[in-house]
Amino acid sequence: AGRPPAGAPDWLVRAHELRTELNRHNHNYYVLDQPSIPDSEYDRLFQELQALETGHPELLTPDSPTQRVGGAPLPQFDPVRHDIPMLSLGNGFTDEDIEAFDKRVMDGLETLQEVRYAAELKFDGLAISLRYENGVLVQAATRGDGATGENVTANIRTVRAIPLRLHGDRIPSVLDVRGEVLMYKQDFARLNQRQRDAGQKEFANPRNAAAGSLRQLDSRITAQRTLRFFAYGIGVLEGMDMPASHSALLDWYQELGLPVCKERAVVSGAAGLLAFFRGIGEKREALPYEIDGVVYKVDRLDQQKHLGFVSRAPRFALAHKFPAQEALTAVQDIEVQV
Ligand SMILES: CC(C)(C)c1nc(N2CCN(c3ncccn3)CC2)c2cc(C(N)=O)c(N)nc2n1
Repeated sequence: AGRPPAGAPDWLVRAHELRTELNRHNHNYYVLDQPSIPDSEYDRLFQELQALETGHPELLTPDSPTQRVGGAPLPQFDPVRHDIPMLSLGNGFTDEDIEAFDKRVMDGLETLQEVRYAAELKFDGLAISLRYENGVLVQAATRGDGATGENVTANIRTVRAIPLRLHGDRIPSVLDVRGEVLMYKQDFARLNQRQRDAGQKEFANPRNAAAGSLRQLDSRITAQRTLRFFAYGIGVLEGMDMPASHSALLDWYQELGLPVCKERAVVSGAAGLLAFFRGIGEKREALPYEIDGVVYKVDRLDQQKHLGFVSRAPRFALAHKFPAQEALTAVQDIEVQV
């Protein structure tokens, strides 16, 4: 991947080695949650690569980890049309809603057999689309109204959980990855502490903090916010066949080095959906990020196609939301103005 030709000068070889090693450490730390190097060592390698690139600007490749520090502020965000629209999701709240969803799906498929669903978390962040060409990240856009979003490529490059180049040998010519950018609860608490210390406005919740960080025109500010990403959908795919199911798609995404949440399962029928929902409900408080429910998707893609969409929302998918938590208004100890 971007390997220097035989007989290349040794600084070119060294730059490639550094890029590959730094991207691997990024992947281990931000995608696998398994740091493979002390931060001080990572910084040393990073600075060596930065020095090489400063001396040889032609070395600056789009997948270089030095591209993650953010550049000069943009005047505005350009619009990006999604070649394949980013849809919306129907909601369900009660067990009956879920049973009705399963029944509609079985009727739509004209089957008496239990349907297999891919069940996953509903992250409370913001939806984006990442375009990779020959495995290199070339563009990132927010969902916007589903048809047109904002070009946030410069900001997305600073998100260390998002690979600048895909791994492995099953890389398509064009791939649109859909997923959610979010902020972990701990990183949110640290950010608000920094905001308070700097006498700046705090964010109301991790979702607003993620959205605010991604809608920054100055990507150097975005680079200081620890944003995460989980992939959960696909738009354009060229140069390869679409995987046969949603669960196979996510397995393939993991091979490519994209972050996929491990809290997912393939379950059967309404009973399987409800069991998954209850299981996640018990884990919810302990999760490192906020979720506002789970999402069910008919797993087989041929069955998804057969079911199609109704007014932009797929018939094959449903979000099952948790009851809204009454606003936990912590009683702030009122500062006595002396
Ligand atoms: C690919 C499909 C359409 C089935 C789909 N669409 C989603 N969303 C659509 C509505 N979205 C939306 N956003 C803003 C305004 C209206 N709708 C936000 C993304 C999904 C969101 C999540 C999540 N949050 O974790 C998820 N695990 N899977 C999704 N899958």
